[in-house]
Amino acid sequence: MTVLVTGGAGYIGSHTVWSLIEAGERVVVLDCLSTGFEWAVAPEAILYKGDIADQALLNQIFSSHEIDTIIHFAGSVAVPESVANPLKYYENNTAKSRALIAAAIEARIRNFVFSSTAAVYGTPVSSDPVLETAELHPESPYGSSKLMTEIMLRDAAFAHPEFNYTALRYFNVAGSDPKGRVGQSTAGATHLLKVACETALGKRASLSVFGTDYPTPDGTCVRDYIHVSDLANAHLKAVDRMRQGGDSLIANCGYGTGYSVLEVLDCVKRVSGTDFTVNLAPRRPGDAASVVANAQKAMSELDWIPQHNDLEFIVKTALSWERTLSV
Ligand SMILES: O=c1ccn([C@@H]2O[C@H](COP(=O)(O)OP(=O)(O)O[C@H]3O[C@H](CO)[C@H](O)[C@H](O)[C@H]3O)[C@@H](O)[C@H]2O)c(=O)[nH]1
Repeated sequence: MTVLVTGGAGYIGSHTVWSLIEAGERVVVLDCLSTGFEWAVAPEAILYKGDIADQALLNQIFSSHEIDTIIHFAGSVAVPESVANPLKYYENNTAKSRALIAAAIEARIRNFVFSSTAAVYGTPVSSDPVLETAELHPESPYGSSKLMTEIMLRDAAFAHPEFNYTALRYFNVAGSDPKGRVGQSTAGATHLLKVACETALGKRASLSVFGTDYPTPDGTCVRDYIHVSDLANAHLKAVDRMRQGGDSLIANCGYGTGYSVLEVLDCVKRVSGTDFTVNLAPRRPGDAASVVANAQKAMSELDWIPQHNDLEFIVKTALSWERTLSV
């Protein structure tokens, strides 16, 4: 059996491909390389360059390989960009996912793992860790485009009982492969940990903290940072579970531990041994005060045991990858 990984040349996808290969899986990657990198794909995987909605290409892949599972990462991921260009997100994350799901069902592929996001919750009603049963109020086209795909998967799995899906709702993914093979490489990233590592290494002059008046212990936003290798492993667990007959599932992927922006910056300064300039800035539109996962379901249903629930380790791996990048 072979796993098809869409977006397998991207940040989380490339880590997952390496994990699948290490677990002895046969892997085919489909990636248009618009934001991913060919070098990031493990050499043991077979790479098809192309679009996830290209029916002829999908038919070629399905007839050339015995695909039983699709892990679907391909999509657009920047929240501010989704606000400026929503139709790009509904095209890349919703319409193209619909085409891929339809092709998978047509080809009788049974297992589908979908890359969803904590952005489907919007601002949680309390600062308690968020359960999967919480109300869904995405506050950006990015979150809405992912939620619409979750809904399509739910309805398609109901209509086609032989088709199962697992939607993993990622919290704040960070860090890089501890073996140094891949990491977060996209230029112009806006995510806190990547920006902080770039600043610590002198690639940026300073960093802004967006908002210091939130109702949190130090006034800055609290997030649940999860190491990308643990997240990759959750996908392998989801594949195992579905192959053993597990039914459709939606699960949060985080550690249930929140860190404020200032705590993250302190950690980056300590680990890097630099004291970079931090500007206190107004709030960034759309940021919730606190978003932390209740990930009990992933642990119990997927038998997922995180290995790197340690902010310092996340920062160390992110910094060591950042040092390998020229810009
Ligand atoms: O230069 C920066 C960058 C970020 N932040 C702050 O750091 C926190 C984390 O911001 P990120 O941009 O790193 O991440 P988000 O929490 O906004 O978003 C992440 O989590 C979301 C779900 O909550 C989605 O999954 C989304 O794709 C993912 O990027 C926020 O309070 C943000 O305001 C700063 O203060 N300065």
